[in-house]
Amino acid sequence: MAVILDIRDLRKSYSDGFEALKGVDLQIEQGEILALLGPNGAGKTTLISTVCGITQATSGQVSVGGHDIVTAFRAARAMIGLVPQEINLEPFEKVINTVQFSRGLFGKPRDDAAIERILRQLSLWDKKDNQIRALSGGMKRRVLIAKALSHEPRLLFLDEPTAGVDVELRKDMWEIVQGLKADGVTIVLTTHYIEEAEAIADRVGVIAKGELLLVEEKASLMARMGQKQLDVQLSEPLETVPEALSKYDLTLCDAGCTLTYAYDTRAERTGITKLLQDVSAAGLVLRDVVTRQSSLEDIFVGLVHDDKGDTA
Ligand SMILES: Nc1ncnc2c1ncn2[C@@H]1O[C@H](COP(=O)(O)OP(=O)(O)OP(=O)(O)O)[C@@H](O)[C@H]1O
Repeated sequence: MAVILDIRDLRKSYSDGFEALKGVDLQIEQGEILALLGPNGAGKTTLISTVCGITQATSGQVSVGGHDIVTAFRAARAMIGLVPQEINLEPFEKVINTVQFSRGLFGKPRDDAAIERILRQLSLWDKKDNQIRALSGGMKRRVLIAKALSHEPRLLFLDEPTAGVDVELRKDMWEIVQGLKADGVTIVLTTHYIEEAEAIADRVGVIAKGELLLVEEKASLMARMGQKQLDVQLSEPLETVPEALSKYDLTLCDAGCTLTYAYDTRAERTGITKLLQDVSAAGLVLRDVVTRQSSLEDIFVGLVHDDKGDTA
């Protein structure tokens, strides 16, 4: 697959000296959906704004479809659609005019068939003559997407497309994104919602404090999510893991009162039964046994937390 977005050592310092991007490298292949996760202020919007030419990079290279975003700005920008976080529509304008106008901004000739196709794809065709102010919040978000698609870009950025929207609308949005992917559009979306990344992304990137901490296939992250943890809570605290249990990868925590055991839920044998038998045979008395599923959220929180620890 061809790389559609190539970001090399991208750095951005704002005029007050704040370093919002600290050398980001990222390659995105045509037709994939990448979800960029990160806490507030991580640099997600700065990254998107820089690629879209709204913000100027301090250093580094970015190309879109082989076009450098500085030396071939027009060609690069024409390939990009941007759905911003904020709803910034003209309330008295009709839906169809809003979308047609956006296409014109990119110097593309009028194409009624293309606009109709986009509006139909977003279930906006029967609302085409409505004024924006008469639309629901969900419909307004669809208009933002229609605007971003009006010049038929190949790479679409969605900056927190479902922030503050209800569950039903979020699911609609996910379907729209999948439909766009089926049409061959490459999608980068930023989100705070980990379940959103789980639901629709092919790859997941985690950004914190201007650094891309991880970019990984969702499937392999899911494999990590297969980890479960068994906490064996003991009646009496231990100082060390007993020799008889040394063959298990156990960690003693909670001031010696809990033995934790990580296992793969999809493995044929989890080893739990044997472990509990051996715990009992070692003369340990159980107070309780608790299992916990590690999730993408745990991975995310762990990564972001580690990062804070490193830089504090
Ligand atoms: N114009 C600016 N001048 C100075 N600092 C800025 C400017 N714009 C953004 N920042 C800072 O850069 C950092 C990254 O901001 P950015 O908006 O890219 O984060 P984000 O990951 O999109 O956050 P959120 O999830 O809250 O939207 C933040 O600390 C922010 O305060």
